[in-house]
Amino acid sequence: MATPEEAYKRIIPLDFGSVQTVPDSFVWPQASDGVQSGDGLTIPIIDLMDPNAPQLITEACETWGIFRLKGHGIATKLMEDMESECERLFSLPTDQKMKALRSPGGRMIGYGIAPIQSLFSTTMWHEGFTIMGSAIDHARLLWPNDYQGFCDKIDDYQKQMKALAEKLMRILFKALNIPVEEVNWFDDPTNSSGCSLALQLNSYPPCPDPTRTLGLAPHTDTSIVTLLQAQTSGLQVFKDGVGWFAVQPLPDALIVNLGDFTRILSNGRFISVLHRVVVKPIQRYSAAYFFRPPMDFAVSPLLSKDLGPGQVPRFRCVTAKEYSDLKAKHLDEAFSLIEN
Ligand SMILES: C=C1C[C@]23C[C@@]1(O)CC[C@H]2[C@@]12CCC[C@@](C)(C(=O)O1)[C@H]2[C@@H]3C(=O)O
Ligand SMILES: O=C(O)CCC(=O)C(=O)O
Ligand SMILES: [Fe+2]
Repeated sequence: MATPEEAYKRIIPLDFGSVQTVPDSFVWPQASDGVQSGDGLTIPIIDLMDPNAPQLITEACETWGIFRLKGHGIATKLMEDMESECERLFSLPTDQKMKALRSPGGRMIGYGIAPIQSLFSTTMWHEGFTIMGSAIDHARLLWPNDYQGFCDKIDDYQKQMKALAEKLMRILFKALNIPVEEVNWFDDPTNSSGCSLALQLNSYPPCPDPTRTLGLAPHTDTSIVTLLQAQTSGLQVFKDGVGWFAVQPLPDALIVNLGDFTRILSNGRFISVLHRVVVKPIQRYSAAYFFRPPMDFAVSPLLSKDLGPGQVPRFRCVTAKEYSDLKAKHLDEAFSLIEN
């Protein structure tokens, strides 16, 4: 059992600027597992302005659980600003970033290692900054005299991402025969128990030996849908029968992946895609917006008015909180614990 000091140390990212080699505690033997070039296979590219977009999105959700989205309406300038803010934040000196460190045992907000790190004994080549709602409290600690610009951009970004996520959710719910009117948090998926929407800024520092370590270990997201902005490659998804498969980012496109709540709501029809991040000799940033229901929302395949002929619910009903707690303890096993 780790002492409180040891537990606390484990939430502090490595001072990556000071290392010349990959320390043993960062070595993931699976990091260099073959990545398929995928003869003829490619992650779908969908234009939201295309009249067939709902149909194409539905197919992508059934076959991949991930797609690249163009025509999403998020301004290029806002996406560029977000990349610059990531750079501004993560290039701060380590002791400055440490002022905004996530508090151990507290809410999962602020600077620190990936929350899933606690489930792995090997460390990930990653540092992150998690925002739920306003970033002001942590931004003030990072830039005491100059935090407003960061907060304004974060607010604008979250507002636009939320609107886009709601648009996508309407498409998914329609495909699943879930009446949106019955989901009373639809226009405001926050509740008194706190905000459940989250923006995660990820930094994968330049790595001296990229084949030996991983930026993020394989995981699925605890979301309905995650909207990801990344300018450079590094994200890989696992496809049954194929293996690890690289997702190439496209200029101006967002990467949309489904999370576990959509797998439950769709009774397993839509894929909650397993993904991981490999690192490079160059710096990489990404911003992931997690669209999640409020924690007291009951997630169940039975929200659908039509499961399909002969279909029975594969998962029991769970609140978003109950599932998130299971996931935080059991990661991939969480599904088997709610299977009927
Ligand atoms: C909203 C959330 C999803 C997340 C846990 C969190 O509370 C905040 C960070 C998110 C993140 C980002 C990196 C990968 C991930 C698995 C993790 O460790 O933290 C996801 C979490 C998730 O989807 O479960
Ligand atoms: O950085 C990436 O490409 C993916 C990040 C991710 O999977 C996450 O934040 O959950
Ligand atoms: Fe993820």
